[in-house]
Amino acid sequence: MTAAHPAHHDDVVLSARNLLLQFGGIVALNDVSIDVRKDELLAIIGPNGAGKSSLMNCLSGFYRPKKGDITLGGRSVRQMAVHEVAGQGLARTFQGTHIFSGMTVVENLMVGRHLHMRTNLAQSFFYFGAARREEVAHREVVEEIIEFLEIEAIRHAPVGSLGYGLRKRVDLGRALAQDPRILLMDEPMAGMNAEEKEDLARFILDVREAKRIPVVLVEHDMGVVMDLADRIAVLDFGRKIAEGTPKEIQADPAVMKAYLGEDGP
Ligand SMILES: Nc1ncnc2c1ncn2[C@@H]1O[C@H](COP(=O)(O)OP(=O)(O)OP(=O)(O)O)[C@@H](O)[C@H]1O
Repeated sequence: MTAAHPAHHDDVVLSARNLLLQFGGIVALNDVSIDVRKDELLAIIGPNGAGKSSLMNCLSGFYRPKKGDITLGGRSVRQMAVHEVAGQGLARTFQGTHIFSGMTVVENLMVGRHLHMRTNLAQSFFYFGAARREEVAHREVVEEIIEFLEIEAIRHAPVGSLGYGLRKRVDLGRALAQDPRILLMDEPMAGMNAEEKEDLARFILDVREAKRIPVVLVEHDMGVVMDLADRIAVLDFGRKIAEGTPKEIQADPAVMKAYLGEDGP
């Protein structure tokens, strides 16, 4: 039985229902629904312009869909400001790198902790001891992430001095420092060589397996997607045309048609 509104299962962390997003006459998302379950890596794929980035931007509260709803941990994202969505446990990495290149690795990760810092600058002036203790606690979390991502040797290096692969790893660290309940990654492998891809893939798998944080991944590299994903959702012209395991998706005629086009071989 297929229901238009499937029951909300306990293991669903993030849920989008019947999203409609338009840019003028362009329908970027048309009645798109997805569920992200606990402990899974869900990949979102589709040809150029299919709506993948639009969907990520809706999930993170950056775009407001015209219709539909998104719930994160049972709460509606629609009414939340972007920083509130982050406060509810959604972290994301972006295309390219969104880290501060003049700052060191540790400093960038501390920026990720900022969300959890209680004392602001004015308070820390008056309550120096409390602020100091809080900083030490955050530093411990950051050190744990540094160890997890195997970047101990570069912890004090300015991020701008690092190669692209390492910078992306620091960006992942910054997102993890938010202590997220779900992680969204938008084309993390773009611009990487094979070795860098392999490295990052290993850490993405560890995020799900060791840290038990579900991951939503938009990625063009099909090899990476088929290797990493537990499930795949396929978008084409703003619609979800398929959803299933990598095996099911590889055998789906509608997916092949979308990728090869009507005039494909
Ligand atoms: N800010 C915007 N203003 C106008 N149109 C937009 C905007 N963002 C996306 N679109 C349009 O919405 C559709 C979906 O775009 P989107 O970027 O979500 O696709 P995508 O699957 O991420 O593509 P790509 O793989 O090329 O990154 C496209 O037709 C695109 O031109």
